[in-house]
Amino acid sequence: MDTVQASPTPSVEQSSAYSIPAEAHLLEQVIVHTPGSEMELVSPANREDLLFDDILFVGHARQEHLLMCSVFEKIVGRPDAVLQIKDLLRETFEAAEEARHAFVEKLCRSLPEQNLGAVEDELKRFSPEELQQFALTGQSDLAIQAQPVPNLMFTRDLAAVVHDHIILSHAATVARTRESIIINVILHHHPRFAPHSDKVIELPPGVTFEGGDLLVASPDTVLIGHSERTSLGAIMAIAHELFERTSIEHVLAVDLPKRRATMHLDTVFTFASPEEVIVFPPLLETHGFGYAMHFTAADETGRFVTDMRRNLRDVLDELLDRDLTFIPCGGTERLHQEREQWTDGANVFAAAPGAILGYERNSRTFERLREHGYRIVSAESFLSYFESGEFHPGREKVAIQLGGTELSRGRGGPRCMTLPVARHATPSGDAPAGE
Ligand SMILES: NC(=O)NCCC[C@H](N)C(=O)O
Repeated sequence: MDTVQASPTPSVEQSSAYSIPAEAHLLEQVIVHTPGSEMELVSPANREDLLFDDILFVGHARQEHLLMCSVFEKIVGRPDAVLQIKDLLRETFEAAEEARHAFVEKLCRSLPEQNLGAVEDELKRFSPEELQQFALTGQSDLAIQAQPVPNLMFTRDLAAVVHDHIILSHAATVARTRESIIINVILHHHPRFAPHSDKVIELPPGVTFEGGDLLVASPDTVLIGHSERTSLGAIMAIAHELFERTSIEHVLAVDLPKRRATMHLDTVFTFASPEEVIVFPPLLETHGFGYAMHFTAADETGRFVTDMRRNLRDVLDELLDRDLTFIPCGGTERLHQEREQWTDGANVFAAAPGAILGYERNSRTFERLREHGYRIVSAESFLSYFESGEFHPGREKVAIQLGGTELSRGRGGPRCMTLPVARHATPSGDAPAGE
């Protein structure tokens, strides 16, 4: 660890709450949710409806999550690097009655079958704390209860930031619908985000989109998984908005098998640095798995042209101004690729170029990272090494292993558990890690 070099000070001035010019740049601020009482409500009877394959030991899951947050704080090195969504929600509800009413109204309208409209007036009279608790757990003193939102820990899926805009999710499942409402009211009413509500992109009714499907490959190109969770209609609506409002010129819709194991694009493809992708190999190798539909803006009238591409690797080669190195999740054998993809080996989170976190259990993926020049270190030893000093993300690549034995049972990895709202672009002239 003694050869880690200092990185230059970020050069990008921020005028908005949001700023993601591309994946894997230096993290500045991230929204997370450390699992709490809502997770205690997952039971053998409701777990499938709640999209859980198992029941988590919540105390351990919390410790694992808090350890992950400490690593982010160390890497970013500023006190407000990690924002807990639970706190943002309470502050939103405290800020104005209007925010509480907006939340309750959206809730009653979006899930009419749950009959919450019957207690709408009572919900509107809840204190900020009571409403926050109800939002997370579905519990209160009222006669009607709702389901908890244990998937809130996968904050990635709630929205996606592209440059200075943020696209709100439209959850594909009832289990996650309330999460979309939670992020919606935070972005429109929290004092930190409300001044930037003109940067919020809301999708038309009827389409579905979850943030884990969107990756910003470069300042002019985004990839969006056409997955179990994100519809083609949503991708077209996003392309339309991004072409109109940002410098994005290319949207690649990546076709994924519509099944749980590949529920979002980031379950099979994540950037470890701007030049390195951890990939589940069938996405690149298997005909019919991972073809891409390329959308480009055609004219001022909001139309675009589409081009069907059979091979994702080729189209990325054409569109990106850099060569990508693909690091196989699980190594070379298909059996281990599948085992480690199942436990989110391809779902790493890059807190800085070449400073990544993944679950320790995906040992063959880490072995590959070591071969690509990464120093492998546990989260605990990373923190103890830098206990009294600053970590300077720089030219040395580090892959941090998070125990994650409980967290991984929720079927999401470190990228799924993070919603970065701001990153710094690497200053020009400075070669990013990985070169
Ligand atoms: N981006 C992601 O892949 N998120 C993981 C979400 C896991 C959650 N249990 C779900 O099924 O939605």
